[in-house]
Amino acid sequence: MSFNKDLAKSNANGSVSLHEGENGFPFVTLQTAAGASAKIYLYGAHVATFKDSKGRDHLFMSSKAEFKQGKALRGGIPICWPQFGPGKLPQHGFARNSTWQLNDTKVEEGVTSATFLLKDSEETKKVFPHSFELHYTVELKGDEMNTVFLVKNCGSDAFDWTGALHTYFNVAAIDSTSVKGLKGFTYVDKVQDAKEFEEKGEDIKFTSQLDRVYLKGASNDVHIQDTEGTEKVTFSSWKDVVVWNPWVEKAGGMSDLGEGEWKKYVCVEAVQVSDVVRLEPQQSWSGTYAFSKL
Ligand SMILES: O=P(O)(O)OC[C@H]1O[C@@H](O)[C@H](O)[C@@H](O)[C@@H]1O
Repeated sequence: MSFNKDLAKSNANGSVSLHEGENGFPFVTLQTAAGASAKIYLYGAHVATFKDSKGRDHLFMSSKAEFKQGKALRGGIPICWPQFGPGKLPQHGFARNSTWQLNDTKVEEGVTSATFLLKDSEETKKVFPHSFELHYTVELKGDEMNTVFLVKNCGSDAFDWTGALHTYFNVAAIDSTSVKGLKGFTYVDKVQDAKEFEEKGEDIKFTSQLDRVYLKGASNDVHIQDTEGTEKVTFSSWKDVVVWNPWVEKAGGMSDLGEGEWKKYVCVEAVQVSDVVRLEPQQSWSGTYAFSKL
């Protein structure tokens, strides 16, 4: 994989630089003059780290993440598309296991960003016979990470998709973490036979495996509070929020997660699954998802 070197930039506002990483997996580094930074692999357009100007690392990355074609990276922000969860395609679709192109970069006052592009290929057509473009922009705006995810139908037939930005947030300890902002929303509980319940509490707490799809929950800001502070997560267009931690038993079966690392993260995901998105020819859908410390 060779980068378009013209997309590397550096000026008084920050920089975008291009590197070779583990097993030759290329990655992009965004850096702001104030000291925030991010590392994003072309494989999966996978954001692996986001550090703010105070040096706080917002994202969890597994110490055993496998840099191997066909395998999703564990941690950071995997992109699930065109299918969220299990179904006709492999779990969570193919976007997280595909190599994207770096398509555009910006280093300006107030924003340093990179845009990644994935288009249909012979490979994707075997499992998803449609013409599409995915444009994914990752922006550092001060101490906030903002993402813009755009899906375009470039073909002559309509297609349907579901998807997610499956973010793994660092927490000091999962058993003293609360997720707030989802009171009153209906959720599908994947650890209770996908039965539906209404969230009654202000705080979602973790005492065992928790795997829930909060339906239309993305209409609220969600806060993740641990002993070290609060992460604020905001959404537009994305409808649903998945909250997930595997806890000890399920984590034991995940070969790409280090010993005890399940205690160090919670996934709070921007998801589109309760309503399948149908895109007619030439139609687009876009959603934003952002997070920062309060
Ligand atoms: O191991 P994967 O394929 O990355 O999936 C991780 C988890 O992703 C979550 O979004 C699902 O709700 C969980 O059920 C699933 O276990």
